[in-house]
Amino acid sequence: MSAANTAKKSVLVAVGVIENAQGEIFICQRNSNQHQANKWEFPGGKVETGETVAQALARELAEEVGITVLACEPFMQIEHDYGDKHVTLAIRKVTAFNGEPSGLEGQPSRWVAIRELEQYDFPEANGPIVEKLTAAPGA
Ligand SMILES: Nc1nc2c([nH]c(=O)n2[C@@H]2O[C@H](COP(=O)(O)OP(=O)(O)OP(=O)(O)O)[C@@H](O)[C@H]2O)c(=O)[nH]1
Ligand SMILES: [Mg+2]
Repeated sequence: MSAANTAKKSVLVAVGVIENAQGEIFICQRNSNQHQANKWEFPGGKVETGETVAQALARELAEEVGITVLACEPFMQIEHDYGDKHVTLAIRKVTAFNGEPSGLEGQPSRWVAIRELEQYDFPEANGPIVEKLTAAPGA
């Protein structure tokens, strides 16, 4: 294979920053046999063939935390190379939803005040997300 073809394929991931009326953010803990095991994350998952990011986000948040997304807005996009895996995180702020999120796959989960997010161990790629949330007015 030529050098030009050796670039790793990036996995596109739809990620939801779910915010409640108190300005808290909903986070989940990854399980011990997943990539980035035991780290805390913003719920979401891989975009499947034929899906838009918004469709993937709605499906993943229904499956993983049991909410119906009513409104979301672009938040940021992050490219990160873990060495074993290259990911593109397409992050949306979920501003309106139906239901109360919980860890439907048995994963620990909780609402956290923005200023407390820094106390959690997130995957390396998530650094800029936590920084942007923390820097926003009202955080
Ligand atoms: N959901 C989510 N994934 C993240 C975050 N940060 C981050 O680096 N990732 C990476 O994105 C990749 C895909 O996410 P995922 O494992 O949730 O995908 P999925 O729900 O489709 O899972 P599956 O493979 O168990 O079916 C993983 O390699 C994960 O480590 C994050 O905040 N949330
Ligand atoms: Mg997932």
